[in-house]
Amino acid sequence: MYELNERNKIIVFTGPDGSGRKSVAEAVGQTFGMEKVISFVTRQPRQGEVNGQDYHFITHDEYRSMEHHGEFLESVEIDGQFYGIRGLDIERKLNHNDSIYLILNHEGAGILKRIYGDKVIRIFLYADRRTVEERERKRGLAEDVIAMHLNHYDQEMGYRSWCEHAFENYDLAQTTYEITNELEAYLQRDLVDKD
Ligand SMILES: Nc1nc2c(ncn2[C@@H]2O[C@H](COP(=O)(O)OP(=O)(O)O)[C@@H](O)[C@H]2O)c(=O)[nH]1
Ligand SMILES: Nc1ncnc2c1ncn2[C@@H]1O[C@H](COP(=O)(O)OP(=O)(O)O)[C@@H](O)[C@H]1O
Repeated sequence: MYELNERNKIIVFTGPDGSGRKSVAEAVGQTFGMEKVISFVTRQPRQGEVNGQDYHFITHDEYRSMEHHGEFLESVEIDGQFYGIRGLDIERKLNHNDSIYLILNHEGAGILKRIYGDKVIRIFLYADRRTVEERERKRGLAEDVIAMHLNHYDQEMGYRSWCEHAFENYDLAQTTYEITNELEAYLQRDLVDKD
């Protein structure tokens, strides 16, 4: 397995769907110049999702073949679809960057923590059930997808106490600011506060 150097950090954004992980992760990632590790997935792209940006969208056969060749560092099944992170992607990205980020459910976050220990910082984002439901509806997600996400809500919320840091996300700018401050202590980029 790839040996991480002392500056390498893996930031994992986790929490219930609709809590704002992607929005916050993108903003924080941009601030620190961190690269995202993109998952492979067998589900169909949703409207607006871009292959290679949101996910690597692949068929079940392609997924099985990658799995057979041992390419996945972690692989989970969620509601009949497969999601996985390719080990080589983590290695390559950490070769070029001190830190990387991922957006994972609680299983993925736990697996990475077990593999990489102190190098992994889990940022848990949350909002109440009604708020995430409203956000997902506003985002235009299909009702069956929203229902599946809400089915996972309690289990994902139960992961909060395992995470290094937790943030309630109601005001996106405020949440992003707080997380940036928290991560600055780990990443030490000497960011200048312009406000
Ligand atoms: N463990 C794991 N979880 C993932 C991976 N990629 C995405 N996820 C999470 O799995 C869930 C997938 O649900 P999905 O309906 O596709 O949500 P979305 O992609 O976040 O809109 C989300 O909570 C994702 O953040 C992965 O490679 N591994
Ligand atoms: N603090 C917030 N206030 C209002 N809407 C938000 C907030 N954070 C995220 N959103 C919106 O909620 C939806 C879900 O956010 P997203 O970042 O995709 O969440 P996740 O990745 O956790 O599923 C998106 O439409 C996003 O623009």
